[in-house]
Amino acid sequence: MQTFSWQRAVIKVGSALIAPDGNACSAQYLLAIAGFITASRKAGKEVILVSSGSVAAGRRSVPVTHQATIAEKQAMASIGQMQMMANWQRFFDFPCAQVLLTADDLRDRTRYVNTRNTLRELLRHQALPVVNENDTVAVNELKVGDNDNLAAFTALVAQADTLIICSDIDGLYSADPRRDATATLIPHVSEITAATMALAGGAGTALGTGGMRTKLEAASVCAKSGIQTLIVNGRDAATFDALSQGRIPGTHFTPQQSASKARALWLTHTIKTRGILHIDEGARDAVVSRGASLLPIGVLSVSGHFKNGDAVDLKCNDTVIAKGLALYDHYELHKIKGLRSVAIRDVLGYDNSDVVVHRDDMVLIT
Ligand SMILES: Nc1ncnc2c1ncn2[C@@H]1O[C@H](COP(=O)(O)OP(=O)(O)O)[C@@H](O)[C@H]1O
Ligand SMILES: N[C@@H](CCC(=O)OP(=O)(O)O)C(=O)O
Repeated sequence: MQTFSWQRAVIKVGSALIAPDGNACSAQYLLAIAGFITASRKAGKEVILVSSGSVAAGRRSVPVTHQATIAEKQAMASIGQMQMMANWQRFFDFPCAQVLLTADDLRDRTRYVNTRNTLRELLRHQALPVVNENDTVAVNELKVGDNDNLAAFTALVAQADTLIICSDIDGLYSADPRRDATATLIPHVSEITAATMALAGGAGTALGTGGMRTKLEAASVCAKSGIQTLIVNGRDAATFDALSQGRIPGTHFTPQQSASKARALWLTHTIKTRGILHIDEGARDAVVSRGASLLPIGVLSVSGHFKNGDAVDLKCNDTVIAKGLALYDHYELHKIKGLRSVAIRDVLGYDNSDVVVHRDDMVLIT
């Protein structure tokens, strides 16, 4: 069996595991998954859960004999989401935090940054973020549409290094094993090509949304961003014993480049800077030599008009030393420059963050 290592993972759990009888929440498969999450956190790793199952869980309370309408499904999701969250919470003695996202939260820069900050803060407070699509408000054009792709986007927003998709099947097979008895498990995929996509069939049960196709789409999004993906069988408790020991019991998709390299390339080449933070020499040394985030106290002056989440240059003595994403807009920065972080709240009335540019969102210009 192949081995792997990770530090921050998004774990996606599909409806087939949450509601295996197609109706209401069950603990049957979640116990082993929850045990793995708890053990991983104890080992100092960080976990974000993406959980499906709200529609399946709410189905009993909105009985229909016909194919459910969108409004009926939204009512099921609304009722089922509470049950799904409660179902998870009973396995943990730390708080589960509900995070409901729509496609717009990931497309819109400000909402993307806010989502990322919230996830970061939840992890910092040892909560377990439990993400689902906000089915109640998201009609088709606002939807990511399936939780495999939602999990991939969550991994990007959260800057995870690993996506683990727990399904009702051992991994990617050479064909849908429900239709082809000769199909064999593919343990490793180094590149997702059109030929790989062609192996994927639709969902295995009426509850599943995208089948293997959306799982491959998710793995492809992650691979391009330097995130490894695993597809594993969440019905088999042995899966989580193997994962705890750093072994891969299903299919492993290798990232095309390291996450930090992918992010550095994205920051360096894709994002246009909208302003400049002129910083003092102490801040420059902290950023360059100590790998620190930029604090407001090191900011001397601010130029340009930019929003929270826009890229800015960090300049010291007329030399650009780094580029990064600002956690405050230019207007806020004019007010908090030169201040200690504890004073941000007094001046602005709130604080998004103790730092002005987080280390994870910064690339040094050498
Ligand atoms: N090439 C393939 N390899 C493995 N499973 C496949 C493949 N093509 C289609 N599938 C189907 O995908 C299903 C898993 O997806 P889905 O039903 O959407 O589950 P989930 O709720 O976990 O997202 C499997 O049960 C299987 O029937
Ligand atoms: N947001 C929906 C899940 C959609 C979905 O992708 O389901 P699945 O294919 O089981 O992961 C719900 O909570 O029911």
